[in-house]
Amino acid sequence: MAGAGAAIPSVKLSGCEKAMPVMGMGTALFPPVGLEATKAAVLEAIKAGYRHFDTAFVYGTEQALGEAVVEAVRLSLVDSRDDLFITTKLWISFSEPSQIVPACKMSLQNLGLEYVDLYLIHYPVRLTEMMTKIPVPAEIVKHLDMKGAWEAMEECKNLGLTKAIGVSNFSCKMIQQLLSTAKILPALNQVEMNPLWQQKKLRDFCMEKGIHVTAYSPLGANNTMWGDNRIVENHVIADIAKARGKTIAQVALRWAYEQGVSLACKSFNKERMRENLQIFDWTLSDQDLEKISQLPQAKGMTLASILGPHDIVLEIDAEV
Ligand SMILES: NC(=O)C1=CN([C@@H]2O[C@H](COP(=O)(O)OP(=O)(O)OC[C@H]3O[C@@H](n4cnc5c(N)ncnc54)[C@H](OP(=O)(O)O)[C@@H]3O)[C@@H](O)[C@H]2O)C=CC1
Ligand SMILES: O=C[C@H](O)[C@@H](O)[C@@H](O)[C@H](O)C(=O)O
Repeated sequence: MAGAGAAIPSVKLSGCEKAMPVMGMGTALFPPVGLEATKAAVLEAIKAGYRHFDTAFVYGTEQALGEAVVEAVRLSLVDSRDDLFITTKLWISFSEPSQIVPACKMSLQNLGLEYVDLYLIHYPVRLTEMMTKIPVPAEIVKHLDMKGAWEAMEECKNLGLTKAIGVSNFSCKMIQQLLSTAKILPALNQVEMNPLWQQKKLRDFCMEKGIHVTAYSPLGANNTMWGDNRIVENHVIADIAKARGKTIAQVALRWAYEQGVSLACKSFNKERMRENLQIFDWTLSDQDLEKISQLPQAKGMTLASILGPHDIVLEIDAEV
């Protein structure tokens, strides 16, 4: 018997047969909570109805996610691995073109899977070495060879290592550059997006090109090392939530969903992961949307906060 999944809508991505559930469970957390706790959280999420999981080589959660998938099949929470949509990402220390197919295979090995549903270039930048400390030395930060990197991503898809390929943290200009040589259209661009960083320009651009957008940190990465509590303590969103009988998180997530994007939202808490799925059977009013559209905008996460304020990094951060 397959698990009783909540009614989560799905979206069709360019070049991808399997539909992607619009709500994905994120698995980025620092400090890490360990293999067993991550596995338990993923299993709990599957029980709650999540069928889309977002990981990355750099998160260190690929193995736990893969083991949870095996366990979910064993427990008949899902019929097979094919019932799940799994995304992972190419880390920037492996983004030199010749490293990309091996990096994808390494992620598959970590996951214990034959294929992922979606493989993303994590950031539009390259490091010549592994990242052993934050910030990294300036001399290891290089521009991404966009043409070569995308050809290698296309090779990952052609080899059947991934069903679809896409990008993350790409600006309009970077996508334009990628499209000038791409044979396969990126299925999506995963970017920071929430009521305080709405990404209107990028969303319009991607939509025009047929590239789906996934919103990461839709709650502003509340209570993480890379985010803050600006969303969960926002008075405008709190007032809307109160009037609607919803939580602040639900209003923020519903807002993103109503903009036509999918979401990667992380909660390893049993109640909150369920709360975050209760956003599909009600709507925000035009007045709510108008109030949210007026909120002051500020990007939460910068690449400089991870890699350091190097020229190439600041150039990337300045683009939207
Ligand atoms: N491509 C990229 O560069 C990036 C991708 N991502 C992906 O997106 C996912 C989500 O983004 P993330 O940055 O984690 O941030 P989110 O905006 O999803 O916030 C996660 C934080 O909010 C808390 N939280 C979750 N639900 C609620 C709720 N209902 N009320 C109050 N607090 C809540 C979580 O804690 P708790 O677990 O205790 O509930 C956690 O601390 C990541 O896990 C990752 O998979 C994220 C950043 C960058
Ligand atoms: O060390 C770097 C960090 O892992 C960072 O790049 C990611 O965790 C990022 O916030 C994400 O969630 O995708």
